[in-house]
Amino acid sequence: MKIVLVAAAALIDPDGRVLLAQRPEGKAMAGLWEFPGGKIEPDETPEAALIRELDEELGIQTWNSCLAPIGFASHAYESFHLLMPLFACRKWSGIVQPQENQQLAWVRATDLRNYPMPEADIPLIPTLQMWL
Ligand SMILES: Nc1nc2c([nH]c(=O)n2[C@@H]2O[C@H](COP(=O)(O)OP(=O)(O)OP(=O)(O)O)[C@@H](O)[C@H]2O)c(=O)[nH]1
Repeated sequence: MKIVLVAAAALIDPDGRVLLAQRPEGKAMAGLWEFPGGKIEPDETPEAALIRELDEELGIQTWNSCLAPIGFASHAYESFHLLMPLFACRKWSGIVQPQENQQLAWVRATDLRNYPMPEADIPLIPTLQMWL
């Protein structure tokens, strides 16, 4: 089974809310809410991939020192196996704005279950709730 490496961020604001992004129509798992991030290119570290994706998707800049690993997803989808480290990030520069027309939501720990997420993400929720 092909292993796909994806780096994801739990951006946490001063009120303890986490940013979720809705997958757009036309993509696999459209409509589900996920952590911003994306595939790690062969020549990238997970942190570098995430810093690049956060700039591309949200228009913000952050740094290695602001990314704290809090857990990972290891999940068998039908056509690939996802391995996804999740980093908490509380410090960035710029203002979060969707760069790809995606819907964004700042979500409180207690409201997370109201946002349907990809299967791989479900086991990460209790870990994340401890960080919020
Ligand atoms: N960014 C992100 N991806 C996730 C999460 N959970 C999860 O299963 N994934 C899966 O990990 C992969 C992320 O890759 P991606 O965002 O770069 O790719 P994509 O599906 O948008 O397609 P692309 O190949 O057109 O870039 C997708 O298969 C996505 O469904 C999550 O919380 N955040």
